[in-house]
Amino acid sequence: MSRSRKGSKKASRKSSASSKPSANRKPVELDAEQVSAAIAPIELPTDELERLAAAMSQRHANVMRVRRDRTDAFRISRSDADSHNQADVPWYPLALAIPDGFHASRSIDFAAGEFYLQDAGSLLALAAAQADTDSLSGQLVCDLCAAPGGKATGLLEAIGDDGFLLANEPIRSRVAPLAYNLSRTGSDRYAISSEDPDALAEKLPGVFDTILIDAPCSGQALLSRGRQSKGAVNESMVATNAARQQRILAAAHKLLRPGGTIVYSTCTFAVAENEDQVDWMIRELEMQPSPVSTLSDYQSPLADCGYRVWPHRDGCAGAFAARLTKPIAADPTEETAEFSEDPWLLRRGVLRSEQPLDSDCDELIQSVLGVSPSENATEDDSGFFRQRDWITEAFCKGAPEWVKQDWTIGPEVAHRTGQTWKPSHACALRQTNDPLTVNVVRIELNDAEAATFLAGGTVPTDQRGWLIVQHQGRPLGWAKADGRIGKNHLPTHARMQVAKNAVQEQST
Ligand SMILES: C[S@@+](CC[C@H](N)C(=O)[O-])C[C@H]1O[C@@H](n2cnc3c(N)ncnc32)[C@H](O)[C@@H]1O
Repeated sequence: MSRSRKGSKKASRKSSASSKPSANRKPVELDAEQVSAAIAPIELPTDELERLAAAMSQRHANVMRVRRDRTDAFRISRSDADSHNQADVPWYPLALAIPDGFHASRSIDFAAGEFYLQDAGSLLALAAAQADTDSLSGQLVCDLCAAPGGKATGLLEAIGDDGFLLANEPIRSRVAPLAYNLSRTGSDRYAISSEDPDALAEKLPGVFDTILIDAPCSGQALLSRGRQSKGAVNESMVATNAARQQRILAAAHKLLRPGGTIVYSTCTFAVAENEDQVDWMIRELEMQPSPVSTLSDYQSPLADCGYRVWPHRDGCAGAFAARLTKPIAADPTEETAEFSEDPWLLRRGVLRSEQPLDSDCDELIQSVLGVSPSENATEDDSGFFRQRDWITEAFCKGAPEWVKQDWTIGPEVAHRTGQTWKPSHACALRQTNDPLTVNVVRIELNDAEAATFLAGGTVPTDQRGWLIVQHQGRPLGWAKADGRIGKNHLPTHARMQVAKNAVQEQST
């Protein structure tokens, strides 16, 4: 990576193209009185209320949450992480402000999944989950309200090579972007579900070590992006959301193992949706506050284990996050799914199919990936392929037994268009040492060739068949080659016009 980190100014002072409001979404403005009512009973001096009102209608620049295995390339060091105050996003040191002039969202780095672009406020929840440390490594984690994956992708990176993530999103139409974003991490240690939290809690009681509930809320922090109307501060809107949040929290409590951790977050300012929910969990669910020492600067005035970042103080849209644990001595008769106690098989190796795959799909997987999905499973093989009508998934070895149930969705490995099976984009993006794709032929592109490929163009190659196209060793997608050129198989949603400055930055 040639680009260096430029100083350590706060995110709020940086400018970038992604900070521009979209043409058709105007920020919604509130006056100080309306803001005061929205945050009551938290009281702020009048001049601060005015600054808050002004900052709430101002769009803040996104930041880059850099993929954990790429922090070296972006020159983020552990010492940055240890000295929070020096970091661009002090509550989440593994994030960087977008350097001036760098068109982050239209760079090859972005296409290669090097970073996720998000509001710095949304990193408060990841900070409360300690996703910037090794605390989640090896854990079984659930993101209960996961789409589009801004936090699920951070959790997936934080669980490492021996944890597992269930990313749940009840709204079906939001599952595809979630799946795409998860695949961009290169990890295969996840499954997706699309369940109402109550229904999920019936299926997996007492299973998870950590659960993130980034709850649907009145979204007052989204006013600055024009993604909410003034109705976001109506009492009835807040009350409706608070009631829904309690239902979700009760389900999360059932899903959590004794001793496990709940991280609750919203992007709203209303106390009824934030600190009051923390009180309710302590009172009604007997949860215990679990303060996060690195977040003490952001302590809520109303909850010991609750934290707030504010638009006028912290240069972001604003957010709330809290961390609580479920006591180990909870009701001993409480139901716990029996498979939660199974030892995990955490080995990696060749995957096998439990049921024979469609013969064309089987052939594709054998010829492109060089593995034989339909051979009999051996004792050591816990990872497996599964075929649905149109897609074949490949779950990682060591995935919990319950991923085999039909309500889960696994990392996609191949899909059918008409009668023809093709390798899936998600499969190309797997880490280059992933046993599933380690045998695939790869071709390396220079900056200009990569930009052409990302825009949907062909690639020069004397190879034949399915190839993974790479830039600086990072997979970008599939091409199918005939010995002269490789035809582009990037899905439409993964195509982009690389900005000129982003290419030039790479080559300097
Ligand atoms: C604030 S967004 C989550 C954003 C996501 N965590 C991220 O960082 O990208 C809340 C999500 O909850 C989902 N949702 C809506 N109703 C829900 C419910 N009853 N239970 C769980 N999730 C729900 C929404 O569809 C939405 O995707």
